[in-house]
Amino acid sequence: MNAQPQTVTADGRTIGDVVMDMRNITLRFGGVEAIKDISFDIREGEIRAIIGPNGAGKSSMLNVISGFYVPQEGEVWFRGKPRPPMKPYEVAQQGIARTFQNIALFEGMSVLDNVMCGRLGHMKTNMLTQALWWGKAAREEEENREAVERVIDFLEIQAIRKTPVGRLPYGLKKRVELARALAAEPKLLLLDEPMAGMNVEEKEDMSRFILDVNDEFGTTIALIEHDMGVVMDLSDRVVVMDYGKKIGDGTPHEVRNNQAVIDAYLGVAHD
Ligand SMILES: Nc1ncnc2c1ncn2[C@@H]1O[C@H](COP(=O)(O)OP(=O)(O)OP(=O)(O)O)[C@@H](O)[C@H]1O
Repeated sequence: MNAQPQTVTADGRTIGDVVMDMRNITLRFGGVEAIKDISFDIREGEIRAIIGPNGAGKSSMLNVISGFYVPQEGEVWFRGKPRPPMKPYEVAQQGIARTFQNIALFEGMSVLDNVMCGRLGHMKTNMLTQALWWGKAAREEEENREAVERVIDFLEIQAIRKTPVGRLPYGLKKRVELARALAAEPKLLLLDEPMAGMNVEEKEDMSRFILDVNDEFGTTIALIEHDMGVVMDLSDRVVVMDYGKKIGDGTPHEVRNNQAVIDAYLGVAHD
């Protein structure tokens, strides 16, 4: 692993070693180069944002981080080793969970059952072992229930635990999706536009929950977001993308004062 000195942030949080190292990543869809030779890292315990205007390549980058897309060039290093292409269940086994830009929940199922789905990767017993070792299966069931209840309490969604997700307003659906991802007890949590479509109050709630998750569980968080203002308050470090290129990388203060970033957001013409 790339040993780095631990950093203590202004608010007393500790940022550790590099967990994920994106090295010269290029991703193409046919003739479209969605990501052009981008390198950056994500460190243990930090909140790392990827921002940029429409079509900048943020979702593509999140999909490379999650292992869903394999880049044509470059390497993804995870915990000190180059990471080979993986199946979705292998991604989950590595402690990576994510939410989606367009909420991906089972609308007809209750909040509780949706959150329980986040535990699937932790369920080891099958019907045969349940029949043979009933005690083990019961213990596992209890552990899963406890983990789910912890998350439901933490995200303050007790009152809607039996409500079918389809009946919930948008902001709460986003919170349930976060709950399902957290139920997996991830080490690295990927959030795809967690505030998209939210009103100011919902955005404030979501920001608080993201900070609390990071604080309480030490979860490393990488998120992508359109809204520059929101992420500046949340993040330790920010990568800025525009037209598939990295145009900025640093603390919110550094990024905010970066001329290339200011130009991209103001829509200044490119050479
Ligand atoms: N599956 C795909 N097939 C072809 N082109 C794609 C695909 N996904 C993304 N692209 C293209 O890659 C570029 C980057 O898209 P991407 O969705 O990663 O950007 P983004 O920054 O997440 O945009 P937005 O903020 O609008 O969601 C765009 O030109 C887009 O049209």
